[in-house]
Amino acid sequence: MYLLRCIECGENFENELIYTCPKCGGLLEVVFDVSNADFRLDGNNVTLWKYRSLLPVRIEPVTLFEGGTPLYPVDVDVDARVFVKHEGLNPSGSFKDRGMTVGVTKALELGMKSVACASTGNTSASMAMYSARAGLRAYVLLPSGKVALGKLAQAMMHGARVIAIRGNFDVALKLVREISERKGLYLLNSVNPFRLEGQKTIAFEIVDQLGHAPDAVFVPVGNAGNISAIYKGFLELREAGYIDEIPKMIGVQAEGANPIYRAFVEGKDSIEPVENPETIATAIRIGAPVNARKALRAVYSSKGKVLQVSDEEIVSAQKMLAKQGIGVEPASASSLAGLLKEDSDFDTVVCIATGNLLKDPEEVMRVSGTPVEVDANISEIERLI
Ligand SMILES: Cc1ncc(COP(=O)(O)O)c(C=O)c1O
Ligand SMILES: N[C@@H](CCOP(=O)(O)O)C(=O)O
Repeated sequence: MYLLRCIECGENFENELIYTCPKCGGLLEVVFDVSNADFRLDGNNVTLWKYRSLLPVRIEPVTLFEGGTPLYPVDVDVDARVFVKHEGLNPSGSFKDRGMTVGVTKALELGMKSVACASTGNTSASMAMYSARAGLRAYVLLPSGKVALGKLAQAMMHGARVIAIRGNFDVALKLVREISERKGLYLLNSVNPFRLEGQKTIAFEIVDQLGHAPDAVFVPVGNAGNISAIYKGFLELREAGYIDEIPKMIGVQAEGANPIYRAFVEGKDSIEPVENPETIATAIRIGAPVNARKALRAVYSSKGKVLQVSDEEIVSAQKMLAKQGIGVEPASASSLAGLLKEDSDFDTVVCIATGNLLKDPEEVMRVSGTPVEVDANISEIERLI
Protein backbone atom coordinates (compact mmCIF):
# COMPACT_ATOMS: atom_id res chain seq x y z
CA MET A 1 0.00 0.00 0.00
CA TYR A 2 2.98 2.29 0.59
CA LEU A 3 6.77 2.23 0.47
CA LEU A 4 9.73 4.48 1.19
CA ARG A 5 11.43 6.25 -1.70
CA CYS A 6 14.61 8.33 -1.77
CA ILE A 7 13.87 11.84 -3.03
CA GLU A 8 17.35 12.04 -4.57
CA CYS A 9 18.07 8.72 -6.32
CA GLY A 10 14.50 7.39 -6.53
CA GLU A 11 15.39 4.00 -4.98
CA ASN A 12 12.48 2.23 -3.22
CA PHE A 13 12.76 0.51 0.17
CA GLU A 14 10.49 -1.83 2.11
CA ASN A 15 12.62 -1.74 5.28
CA GLU A 16 10.81 0.84 7.44
CA LEU A 17 13.56 1.24 10.01
CA ILE A 18 15.64 3.69 7.99
CA TYR A 19 15.59 7.47 8.03
CA THR A 20 17.75 8.32 5.02
CA CYS A 21 18.64 6.48 1.82
CA PRO A 22 21.13 3.66 2.53
CA LYS A 23 22.47 4.14 -1.01
CA CYS A 24 22.97 7.91 -1.40
CA GLY A 25 22.07 9.43 1.99
CA GLY A 26 19.09 11.37 0.54
CA LEU A 27 15.90 12.13 2.45
CA LEU A 28 13.11 9.58 2.19
CA GLU A 29 9.42 10.00 1.61
CA VAL A 30 6.45 7.68 1.89
CA VAL A 31 4.83 6.90 -1.46
CA PHE A 32 1.17 5.90 -1.45
CA ASP A 33 -1.21 4.43 -3.93
CA VAL A 34 -3.64 7.34 -3.60
CA SER A 35 -6.42 5.42 -5.31
CA ASN A 36 -6.99 3.93 -1.83
CA ALA A 37 -8.15 7.30 -0.48
CA ASP A 38 -11.63 6.67 0.91
CA PHE A 39 -12.56 9.95 2.60
CA ARG A 40 -14.85 12.76 1.47
CA LEU A 41 -13.70 16.35 1.83
CA ASP A 42 -17.17 17.52 2.82
CA GLY A 43 -16.31 19.46 5.99
CA ASN A 44 -17.77 16.77 8.26
CA ASN A 45 -15.98 15.13 11.19
CA VAL A 46 -12.69 16.83 10.47
CA THR A 47 -10.05 15.03 12.58
CA LEU A 48 -6.67 13.66 11.62
CA TRP A 49 -7.66 10.00 11.57
CA LYS A 50 -10.45 10.69 9.10
CA TYR A 51 -7.65 10.43 6.52
CA ARG A 52 -6.36 7.08 7.74
CA SER A 53 -6.49 5.54 4.24
CA LEU A 54 -3.54 7.81 3.33
CA LEU A 55 -1.63 7.37 6.59
CA PRO A 56 1.12 4.73 6.87
CA VAL A 57 0.09 2.73 9.95
CA ARG A 58 -1.12 -0.83 10.30
CA ILE A 59 -2.10 -0.94 13.99
CA GLU A 60 -4.61 1.03 16.07
CA PRO A 61 -3.16 4.52 16.40
CA VAL A 62 -1.90 6.15 19.58
CA THR A 63 -4.16 9.17 19.56
CA LEU A 64 -4.99 12.12 21.78
CA PHE A 65 -7.56 13.35 19.25
CA GLU A 66 -5.25 15.64 17.35
CA GLY A 67 -6.16 17.59 14.24
CA GLY A 68 -9.53 19.13 13.43
CA THR A 69 -8.05 22.51 14.33
CA PRO A 70 -10.06 25.67 13.56
CA LEU A 71 -9.64 27.63 10.35
CA TYR A 72 -10.43 31.18 11.43
CA PRO A 73 -11.22 34.01 9.02
CA VAL A 74 -9.17 37.04 10.08
CA ASP A 75 -9.41 40.70 9.35
CA VAL A 76 -6.05 42.07 8.21
CA ASP A 77 -5.00 44.81 5.83
CA VAL A 78 -4.65 42.56 2.78
CA ASP A 79 -6.80 42.44 -0.32
CA ALA A 80 -7.72 38.74 0.01
CA ARG A 81 -9.79 36.38 2.13
CA VAL A 82 -7.34 35.42 4.85
CA PHE A 83 -7.67 32.40 7.15
CA VAL A 84 -5.53 31.25 10.03
CA LYS A 85 -5.27 27.51 10.72
CA HIS A 86 -4.67 27.42 14.47
CA GLU A 87 -2.44 24.43 15.05
CA GLY A 88 -1.80 25.70 18.57
CA LEU A 89 -5.12 24.09 19.50
CA ASN A 90 -3.77 20.55 19.13
CA PRO A 91 -3.42 18.48 22.36
CA SER A 92 0.14 19.58 23.21
CA GLY A 93 -0.37 23.00 21.62
CA SER A 94 1.42 22.61 18.30
CA PHE A 95 1.25 20.95 14.88
CA LYS A 96 3.83 18.40 16.03
CA ASP A 97 1.00 16.29 17.44
CA ARG A 98 -0.05 15.40 13.90
CA GLY A 99 3.40 13.98 13.31
CA MET A 100 3.67 12.28 16.68
CA THR A 101 0.38 10.40 16.53
CA VAL A 102 1.73 8.70 13.41
CA GLY A 103 5.41 8.55 14.48
CA VAL A 104 4.73 7.08 17.93
CA THR A 105 2.27 4.58 16.45
CA LYS A 106 4.98 3.57 13.98
CA ALA A 107 7.46 3.16 16.87
CA LEU A 108 5.07 0.66 18.50
CA GLU A 109 4.42 -1.09 15.21
CA LEU A 110 8.16 -1.56 14.72
CA GLY A 111 8.55 -2.94 18.25
CA MET A 112 10.66 -0.02 19.51
CA LYS A 113 10.81 0.58 23.26
CA SER A 114 12.35 4.08 23.30
CA VAL A 115 12.03 7.21 21.19
CA ALA A 116 14.29 10.26 20.88
CA CYS A 117 14.46 13.73 19.41
CA ALA A 118 16.39 16.97 19.40
CA SER A 119 14.15 19.95 19.91
CA THR A 120 13.69 23.68 20.14
CA GLY A 121 10.75 22.69 22.39
CA ASN A 122 7.57 21.69 20.60
CA THR A 123 8.79 18.40 19.16
CA SER A 124 9.92 17.33 22.62
CA ALA A 125 6.67 18.42 24.29
CA SER A 126 4.63 16.47 21.78
CA MET A 127 6.89 13.42 21.72
CA ALA A 128 6.88 13.29 25.53
CA MET A 129 3.07 13.43 25.59
CA TYR A 130 2.48 10.77 22.95
CA SER A 131 5.19 8.42 24.21
CA ALA A 132 3.72 8.69 27.72
CA ARG A 133 0.38 7.68 26.22
CA ALA A 134 2.02 4.77 24.41
CA GLY A 135 4.18 3.62 27.35
CA LEU A 136 7.46 4.30 25.54
CA ARG A 137 10.61 5.81 27.09
CA ALA A 138 11.44 9.25 25.68
CA TYR A 139 14.83 10.95 25.40
CA VAL A 140 15.19 14.61 24.47
CA LEU A 141 18.25 16.72 23.60
CA LEU A 142 17.72 20.45 23.59
CA PRO A 143 19.74 23.66 23.45
CA SER A 144 20.33 24.77 27.02
CA GLY A 145 18.64 28.07 27.93
CA LYS A 146 16.95 28.42 24.53
CA VAL A 147 13.71 26.50 24.98
CA ALA A 148 10.51 28.33 25.93
CA LEU A 149 9.26 27.53 29.42
CA GLY A 150 5.89 26.02 28.50
CA LYS A 151 7.51 23.50 26.16
CA LEU A 152 10.19 22.48 28.65
CA ALA A 153 7.54 22.08 31.34
CA GLN A 154 5.55 19.73 29.09
CA ALA A 155 8.54 17.52 28.26
CA MET A 156 9.48 17.27 31.95
CA MET A 157 5.96 16.61 33.25
CA HIS A 158 5.19 13.93 30.67
CA GLY A 159 8.26 12.07 31.86
CA ALA A 160 10.86 12.46 29.13
CA ARG A 161 14.53 12.26 30.07
CA VAL A 162 15.54 15.80 29.12
CA ILE A 163 19.20 16.54 28.41
CA ALA A 164 20.15 20.19 27.87
CA ILE A 165 23.32 20.53 25.82
CA ARG A 166 25.66 23.50 25.64
CA GLY A 167 25.12 23.99 21.93
CA ASN A 168 22.34 24.99 19.55
CA PHE A 169 19.54 22.91 18.01
CA ASP A 170 21.58 21.95 14.95
CA VAL A 171 24.27 20.41 17.18
CA ALA A 172 21.60 18.65 19.26
CA LEU A 173 20.08 17.12 16.13
CA LYS A 174 23.45 15.84 14.93
CA LEU A 175 24.08 14.26 18.33
CA VAL A 176 20.64 12.68 18.67
CA ARG A 177 20.91 11.13 15.20
CA GLU A 178 24.17 9.50 16.26
CA ILE A 179 22.98 8.40 19.70
CA SER A 180 19.73 6.97 18.28
CA GLU A 181 21.77 4.82 15.91
CA ARG A 182 24.09 3.64 18.67
CA LYS A 183 21.42 2.94 21.27
CA GLY A 184 18.59 1.70 19.06
CA LEU A 185 16.26 4.61 19.86
CA TYR A 186 13.50 5.44 17.39
CA LEU A 187 14.24 8.93 16.05
CA LEU A 188 11.19 11.17 15.88
CA ASN A 189 12.54 14.35 14.36
CA SER A 190 11.26 15.36 10.95
CA VAL A 191 13.96 13.36 9.18
CA ASN A 192 11.58 10.49 10.02
CA PRO A 193 9.38 10.22 6.90
CA PHE A 194 6.50 8.57 8.77
CA ARG A 195 6.20 11.47 11.20
CA LEU A 196 5.86 13.91 8.31
CA GLU A 197 2.95 11.90 6.92
CA GLY A 198 0.88 12.96 9.92
CA GLN A 199 1.67 16.60 9.20
CA LYS A 200 0.45 16.41 5.59
CA THR A 201 -3.10 16.22 7.00
CA ILE A 202 -2.92 20.01 7.47
CA ALA A 203 -3.42 20.21 3.68
CA PHE A 204 -6.28 17.69 3.80
CA GLU A 205 -8.05 19.66 6.53
CA ILE A 206 -7.65 23.01 4.78
CA VAL A 207 -9.43 21.68 1.68
CA ASP A 208 -11.98 19.83 3.84
CA GLN A 209 -12.80 23.03 5.78
CA LEU A 210 -12.62 25.56 2.93
CA GLY A 211 -14.29 23.36 0.35
CA HIS A 212 -11.49 24.10 -2.13
CA ALA A 213 -7.74 24.66 -2.26
CA PRO A 214 -6.56 28.18 -1.35
CA ASP A 215 -4.31 30.16 -3.70
CA ALA A 216 -1.44 30.26 -1.24
CA VAL A 217 -0.41 28.79 2.09
CA PHE A 218 2.05 30.71 4.29
CA VAL A 219 4.10 28.47 6.58
CA PRO A 220 6.68 29.32 9.28
CA VAL A 221 9.90 27.47 8.41
CA GLY A 222 12.55 26.13 10.78
CA ASN A 223 13.70 22.55 10.20
CA ALA A 224 11.47 22.70 7.10
CA GLY A 225 9.54 19.47 7.59
CA ASN A 226 6.13 21.06 7.89
CA ILE A 227 6.10 23.00 4.62
CA SER A 228 7.37 19.86 2.84
CA ALA A 229 4.65 17.73 4.45
CA ILE A 230 1.84 20.19 3.67
CA TYR A 231 2.96 20.40 0.05
CA LYS A 232 2.98 16.58 -0.17
CA GLY A 233 -0.57 16.58 1.21
CA PHE A 234 -1.73 18.88 -1.59
CA LEU A 235 0.11 16.80 -4.18
CA GLU A 236 -1.71 13.66 -3.02
CA LEU A 237 -5.06 15.47 -3.09
CA ARG A 238 -4.42 16.48 -6.68
CA GLU A 239 -3.28 13.01 -7.68
CA ALA A 240 -6.40 11.53 -6.08
CA GLY A 241 -8.62 14.02 -7.92
CA TYR A 242 -9.82 16.07 -4.94
CA ILE A 243 -8.28 19.35 -6.20
CA ASP A 244 -7.05 20.66 -9.55
CA GLU A 245 -4.39 23.15 -8.49
CA ILE A 246 -1.69 23.07 -5.84
CA PRO A 247 -1.55 26.27 -3.75
CA LYS A 248 1.63 28.31 -3.84
CA MET A 249 3.72 27.25 -0.85
CA ILE A 250 5.19 30.31 0.82
CA GLY A 251 7.81 29.65 3.47
CA VAL A 252 8.58 32.33 6.04
CA GLN A 253 11.84 32.41 7.99
CA ALA A 254 13.16 34.73 10.69
CA GLU A 255 15.85 37.11 9.45
CA GLY A 256 18.37 35.74 11.95
CA ALA A 257 17.78 32.10 10.97
CA ASN A 258 17.25 32.26 7.22
CA PRO A 259 19.27 29.64 5.28
CA ILE A 260 16.32 28.60 3.11
CA TYR A 261 15.43 32.20 2.32
CA ARG A 262 19.03 32.78 1.21
CA ALA A 263 19.04 29.68 -0.97
CA PHE A 264 15.74 30.74 -2.55
CA VAL A 265 16.97 34.26 -3.32
CA GLU A 266 20.02 32.77 -5.01
CA GLY A 267 17.89 30.23 -6.92
CA LYS A 268 19.65 27.26 -5.31
CA ASP A 269 18.18 23.89 -4.35
CA SER A 270 20.28 23.39 -1.22
CA ILE A 271 21.42 25.62 1.64
CA GLU A 272 24.55 26.99 3.24
CA PRO A 273 23.98 26.63 7.00
CA VAL A 274 23.71 29.76 9.15
CA GLU A 275 26.30 29.22 11.89
CA ASN A 276 24.76 31.10 14.82
CA PRO A 277 21.02 31.46 14.20
CA GLU A 278 19.23 33.95 16.46
CA THR A 279 15.61 35.10 16.70
CA ILE A 280 12.93 35.83 19.28
CA ALA A 281 11.04 32.93 17.65
CA THR A 282 13.06 30.20 19.37
CA ALA A 283 11.01 27.46 17.65
CA ILE A 284 12.59 28.37 14.31
CA ARG A 285 16.06 29.23 15.62
CA ILE A 286 17.60 26.70 13.24
CA GLY A 287 20.65 27.21 11.00
CA ALA A 288 20.90 23.87 9.17
CA PRO A 289 17.36 22.64 8.41
CA VAL A 290 17.42 18.92 7.60
CA ASN A 291 14.50 19.12 5.19
CA ALA A 292 15.84 22.07 3.22
CA ARG A 293 15.94 20.19 -0.09
CA LYS A 294 12.37 18.91 0.29
CA ALA A 295 11.18 22.38 1.25
CA LEU A 296 12.90 24.12 -1.66
CA ARG A 297 11.36 21.59 -4.04
CA ALA A 298 7.94 22.31 -2.56
CA VAL A 299 8.43 26.05 -3.03
CA TYR A 300 9.82 25.88 -6.58
CA SER A 301 7.34 23.26 -7.83
CA SER A 302 4.34 25.15 -6.47
CA LYS A 303 5.65 28.48 -7.86
CA GLY A 304 5.78 29.80 -4.32
CA LYS A 305 8.54 31.66 -2.56
CA VAL A 306 10.47 32.07 0.67
CA LEU A 307 10.26 35.29 2.65
CA GLN A 308 12.12 36.54 5.68
CA VAL A 309 10.67 38.64 8.51
CA SER A 310 12.25 40.57 11.37
CA ASP A 311 11.61 39.89 15.04
CA GLU A 312 9.68 43.19 15.21
CA GLU A 313 7.42 42.08 12.35
CA ILE A 314 6.85 38.75 14.10
CA VAL A 315 5.83 40.40 17.38
CA SER A 316 3.58 42.87 15.58
CA ALA A 317 1.76 40.01 13.77
CA GLN A 318 1.53 38.07 17.05
CA LYS A 319 -0.21 41.07 18.66
CA MET A 320 -2.50 41.51 15.67
CA LEU A 321 -3.67 37.90 15.98
CA ALA A 322 -4.03 38.22 19.75
CA LYS A 323 -6.36 41.20 19.22
CA GLN A 324 -8.62 38.90 17.17
CA GLY A 325 -8.65 36.25 19.88
CA ILE A 326 -5.99 34.04 18.35
CA GLY A 327 -3.16 33.38 20.79
CA VAL A 328 0.04 32.12 19.17
CA GLU A 329 3.72 31.82 20.00
CA PRO A 330 6.20 34.03 18.07
CA ALA A 331 7.28 31.52 15.39
CA SER A 332 3.63 30.94 14.53
CA ALA A 333 3.05 34.60 13.79
CA SER A 334 5.78 34.66 11.15
CA SER A 335 3.35 33.30 8.54
CA LEU A 336 1.04 36.30 8.94
CA ALA A 337 4.06 38.62 9.18
CA GLY A 338 5.16 37.24 5.80
CA LEU A 339 1.73 37.77 4.25
CA LEU A 340 1.62 41.37 5.47
CA LYS A 341 4.93 42.10 3.69
CA GLU A 342 3.84 40.46 0.49
CA ASP A 343 2.43 42.39 -2.44
CA SER A 344 0.18 39.63 -3.75
CA ASP A 345 -3.02 39.18 -5.70
CA PHE A 346 -4.40 36.08 -4.07
CA ASP A 347 -8.13 35.54 -3.54
CA THR A 348 -7.84 33.07 -0.67
CA VAL A 349 -4.86 32.66 1.61
CA VAL A 350 -4.23 30.40 4.59
CA CYS A 351 -1.60 31.24 7.20
CA ILE A 352 -0.51 28.36 9.40
CA ALA A 353 -0.25 29.32 13.08
CA THR A 354 1.97 26.55 14.36
CA GLY A 355 1.95 26.84 18.16
CA ASN A 356 0.01 28.20 21.13
CA LEU A 357 0.58 31.50 22.95
CA LEU A 358 1.07 29.67 26.27
CA LYS A 359 4.17 27.92 24.96
CA ASP A 360 6.34 30.99 25.53
CA PRO A 361 4.88 33.00 28.43
CA GLU A 362 8.20 34.77 29.05
CA GLU A 363 8.23 36.28 25.57
CA VAL A 364 4.60 37.32 26.00
CA MET A 365 5.35 39.15 29.23
CA ARG A 366 8.36 40.85 27.65
CA VAL A 367 6.35 42.23 24.74
CA SER A 368 3.02 42.94 26.44
CA GLY A 369 4.09 44.43 29.79
CA THR A 370 3.00 43.61 33.33
CA PRO A 371 -0.34 44.22 35.11
CA VAL A 372 -0.90 47.50 36.98
CA GLU A 373 -0.74 46.87 40.74
CA VAL A 374 -2.89 48.97 43.12
CA ASP A 375 -4.20 48.83 46.68
CA ALA A 376 -7.31 46.69 47.11
CA ASN A 377 -9.93 49.45 47.22
CA ILE A 378 -12.74 50.52 44.90
CA SER A 379 -11.60 54.09 44.25
CA GLU A 380 -8.12 52.98 43.16
CA ILE A 381 -9.65 50.45 40.78
CA GLU A 382 -12.30 52.91 39.54
CA ARG A 383 -9.54 55.34 38.62
CA LEU A 384 -8.20 52.76 36.20
CA ILE A 385 -11.47 51.85 34.48
C1 LIG B 1 5.85 26.71 16.69
C2 LIG B 1 6.68 26.26 15.55
N1 LIG B 1 6.55 26.88 14.37
C3 LIG B 1 7.27 26.51 13.31
C4 LIG B 1 8.20 25.51 13.39
C5 LIG B 1 8.96 25.17 12.17
O1 LIG B 1 8.49 23.99 11.59
P1 LIG B 1 9.46 23.15 10.67
O2 LIG B 1 10.64 22.80 11.54
O3 LIG B 1 8.68 21.97 10.28
O4 LIG B 1 9.88 24.04 9.57
C6 LIG B 1 8.39 24.83 14.61
C7 LIG B 1 9.36 23.76 14.80
O5 LIG B 1 9.76 23.04 14.00
C8 LIG B 1 7.60 25.20 15.70
O6 LIG B 1 7.71 24.59 16.87
N1 LIG C 1 10.81 23.49 16.10
C1 LIG C 1 11.20 22.14 16.21
C2 LIG C 1 12.57 21.84 15.75
C3 LIG C 1 12.71 20.37 15.42
O1 LIG C 1 12.01 20.12 14.28
P1 LIG C 1 11.57 18.68 13.79
O2 LIG C 1 10.36 18.96 12.99
O3 LIG C 1 12.71 18.14 13.03
O4 LIG C 1 11.27 17.82 14.97
C4 LIG C 1 10.91 21.68 17.63
O5 LIG C 1 9.81 21.93 18.09
O6 LIG C 1 11.75 21.09 18.27
